[in-house]
Amino acid sequence: MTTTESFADEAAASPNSPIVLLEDVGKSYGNINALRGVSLAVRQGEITCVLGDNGAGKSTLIKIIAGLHDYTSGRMSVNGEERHFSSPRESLDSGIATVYQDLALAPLMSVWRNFFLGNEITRGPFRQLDAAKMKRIAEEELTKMGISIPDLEQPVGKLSGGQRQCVAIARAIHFGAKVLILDEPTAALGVNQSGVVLKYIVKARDAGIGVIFITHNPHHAYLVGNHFVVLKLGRVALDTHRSQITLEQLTTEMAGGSELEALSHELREIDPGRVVDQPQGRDDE
Ligand SMILES: Nc1ncnc2c1ncn2[C@@H]1O[C@H](COP(=O)(O)OP(=O)(O)OP(=O)(O)O)[C@@H](O)[C@H]1O
Repeated sequence: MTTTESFADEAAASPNSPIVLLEDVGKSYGNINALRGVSLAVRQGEITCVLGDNGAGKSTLIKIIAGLHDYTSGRMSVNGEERHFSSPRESLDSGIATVYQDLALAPLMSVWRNFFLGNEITRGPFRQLDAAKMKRIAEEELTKMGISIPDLEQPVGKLSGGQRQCVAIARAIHFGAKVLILDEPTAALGVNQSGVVLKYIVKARDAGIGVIFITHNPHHAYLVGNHFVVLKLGRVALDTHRSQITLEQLTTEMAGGSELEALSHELREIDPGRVVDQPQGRDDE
């Protein structure tokens, strides 16, 4: 993709037109260019995985879409309309929900209270909390997603990290998210819990949501993703669909790809006796 026009034309030509479209977006913090010329199309019913190493610009990208930062060049549109969000509320009101790794849940409050945090149901002229209704709806919604939490009265802080992510995903779906941004949802989890969260990411996709899955982990991305975007030093290094890439290629791309090869070559020149592509731990034998 070379020009903004061709990216937008191609995005619009697809039968499933993008709900969020970034064209040639840049973001600078003073003289640091955190993002340069980033184009990205997020479609409903697809999982778009954004991968990249530390400092690649992933957080900056989600902060722009989530309304925490404005971009400094290019164009972002939501449902075809150009947008510059000035607050997270504006992003949310446009149907974009963001679930951060350090979830904005109140750990001492019950699961059902957290489910409705900021969207409480009230009744009567004095707007009393309708606890029974909220509990019932929270239970129904979690069950619909296949999330089993036996006691919704327990503090959310007592749930496992995976369960907390799932509650946050179910909450976003219930409150009508059309786009769900997940910021490294599996980064702090073990294999089993990651599997549970990945399953709900697929359920969100199957509910018609456009999911943006931010991750360092190409294995997690490949298990669920339809579309892969790799950021490197603030630029898009790769933008491809699942049918066009294998897990091995994605892993190599994430591991540094050509940079690793160049490094391996340099190391050979410094230390010709060392076979750098031997498995670790074998070279001292
Ligand atoms: N508020 C800020 N002020 C100045 N520079 C920033 C700011 N936020 C990010 N940066 C810089 O922008 C670049 C991209 O950072 P960003 O946090 O978006 O990357 P990332 O891919 O999310 O990395 P990580 O996985 O480590 O969070 C980095 O060079 C970072 O130092």
